[in-house]
Amino acid sequence: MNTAFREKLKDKQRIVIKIGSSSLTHPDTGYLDLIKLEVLVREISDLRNQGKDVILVSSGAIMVGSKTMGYDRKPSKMAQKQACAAIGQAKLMMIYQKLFAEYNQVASQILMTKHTILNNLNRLNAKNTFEELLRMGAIPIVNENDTISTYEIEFGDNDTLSAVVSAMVGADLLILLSDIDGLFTDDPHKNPEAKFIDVVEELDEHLLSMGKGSTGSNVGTGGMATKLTAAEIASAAGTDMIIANGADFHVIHKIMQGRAYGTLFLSHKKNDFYVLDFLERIL
Ligand SMILES: Nc1ncnc2c1ncn2[C@@H]1O[C@H](COP(=O)(O)OP(=O)(O)O)[C@@H](O)[C@H]1O
Ligand SMILES: N[C@@H](CCC(=O)OP(=O)(O)O)C(=O)O
Repeated sequence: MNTAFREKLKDKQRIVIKIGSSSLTHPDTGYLDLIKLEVLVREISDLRNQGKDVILVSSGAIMVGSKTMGYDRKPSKMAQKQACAAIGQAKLMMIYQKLFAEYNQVASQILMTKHTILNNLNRLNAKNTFEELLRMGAIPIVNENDTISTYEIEFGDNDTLSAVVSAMVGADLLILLSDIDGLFTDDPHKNPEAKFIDVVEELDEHLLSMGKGSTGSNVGTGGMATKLTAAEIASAAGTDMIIANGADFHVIHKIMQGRAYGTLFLSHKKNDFYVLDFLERIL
């Protein structure tokens, strides 16, 4: 293991943290895990207290709304999903506002669609809003605007969205917290021989193919494929990325201390035109 790469994580100043639905809810019931949420909010508040900028990309709107309305799982019909997202997003934000207020932090909400990125004026407005919120010391909490997102304008997964946000705000670190320790040579749930990968110095075709076709768990959306797309975007934008296990959110300060948690993807910054062109091709 190369400890020098990890040491550099201590100096990261602008951090985007993405939490999947599976990391926010109890696996057996699907209801919110409030004790975990408290730890998440404490960890982020402590990063703020260290003077770092933090943006949280939180999934969970559809899951929380579905449970609120008594569904066992996420509904499959678009209108039902969107209605559940409307209910769940408001509920999620209410809980985040309450928990962050306990640590004297201000939580704010930004909901995005593909248009936010692909339309020049929308992109500029969103970037200015992020910058102003961070300057004010608020914590932007981001999700896809699921209630209005139709197929043409939806990201569909928050892994890609979190990388897009990282590129937009010039984050120097993106942390994706998932239901797995990081990237393996194959899906460990299907292949017990799969080996854990500590650091990815270069994203090559072989690596990108490792997560291809992966669609994630019942609760999650994207699987490893969307996390590798996120790694491509983040790398080009100059954002190092970590995929780590969100089973225990204390992992956040352990990562920031440079300890060996998760898979670290090192960035190779390209110019802004390259990033925008890449996004236009994949979004
Ligand atoms: N090469 C791989 N390495 C690690 N996990 C993989 C790989 N390929 C597929 N997966 C699957 O991706 C899942 C994580 O994605 P997902 O269910 O979308 O989680 P989340 O909701 O936390 O983002 C893992 O539980 C694992 O089964
Ligand atoms: N925007 C959706 C989540 C989409 C998503 O990427 O979910 P996940 O795979 O759990 O991170 C929601 O809030 O329910």
